[in-house]
Amino acid sequence: MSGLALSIRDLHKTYAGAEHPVFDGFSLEVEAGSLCAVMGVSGVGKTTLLNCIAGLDRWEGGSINAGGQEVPMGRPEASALFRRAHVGLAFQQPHLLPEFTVEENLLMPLRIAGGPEPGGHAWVEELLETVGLGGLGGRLPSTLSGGQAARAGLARALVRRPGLWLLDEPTGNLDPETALEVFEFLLKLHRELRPTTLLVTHNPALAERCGRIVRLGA
Ligand SMILES: Nc1ncnc2c1ncn2[C@@H]1O[C@H](COP(=O)(O)OP(=O)(O)OP(=O)(O)O)[C@@H](O)[C@H]1O
Repeated sequence: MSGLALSIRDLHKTYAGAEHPVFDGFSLEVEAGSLCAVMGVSGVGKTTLLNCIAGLDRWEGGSINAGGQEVPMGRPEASALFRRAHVGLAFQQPHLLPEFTVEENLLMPLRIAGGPEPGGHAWVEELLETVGLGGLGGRLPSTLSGGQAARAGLARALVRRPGLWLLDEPTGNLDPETALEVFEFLLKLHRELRPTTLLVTHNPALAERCGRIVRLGA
């Protein structure tokens, strides 16, 4: 896997019925394979930015380009294909499927894409080892701690080796000690796989340890 360079040019985005735009000519260049913290006060547009990059939301003007490809906008099928090929998403809640084991949860994106590739099981095992969940693949999500579930969610977002890793406060609902522990695994995954990463966080200490901090609304 190699990270995709990200180029956002002159982005304009206003939600229907809103008085003010969320983005009014926002531009950002992100180097391939880098790790950027995205910070800013509540409501400034951090989640909206990730949603636009992932092709999950629409915008009125400007362009978003990942690895030389325009992110499709307003075309659900093209957006879904783009996400499947290039994007790994993780959120504050890991949203693991409760009736499937941890290993099955990680295999799911491969299955959706047409069945585990040769070596898929070994790759999932390797990812689980990387995030400190070696040997726990057979467990159900309900038996994991919050930190373990967060780590599984991060690993699942990388199982298809995406070039973009978009993380929306993945440690946001954890106590500070567990958040730090999960963040260390996040750094390890990033070091090993180098996806271009945007990490939304309200935690300045974690942000300082990223290669770069992008401050929205500043
Ligand atoms: N679907 C929507 N429809 C209308 N307005 C929206 C929608 N989603 C977000 N907004 C508004 O757009 C602005 C940006 O929201 P966004 O969720 O991107 O902010 P954020 O920086 O991620 O906030 P937080 O730190 O609280 O998660 C806010 O004013 C929000 O109320």
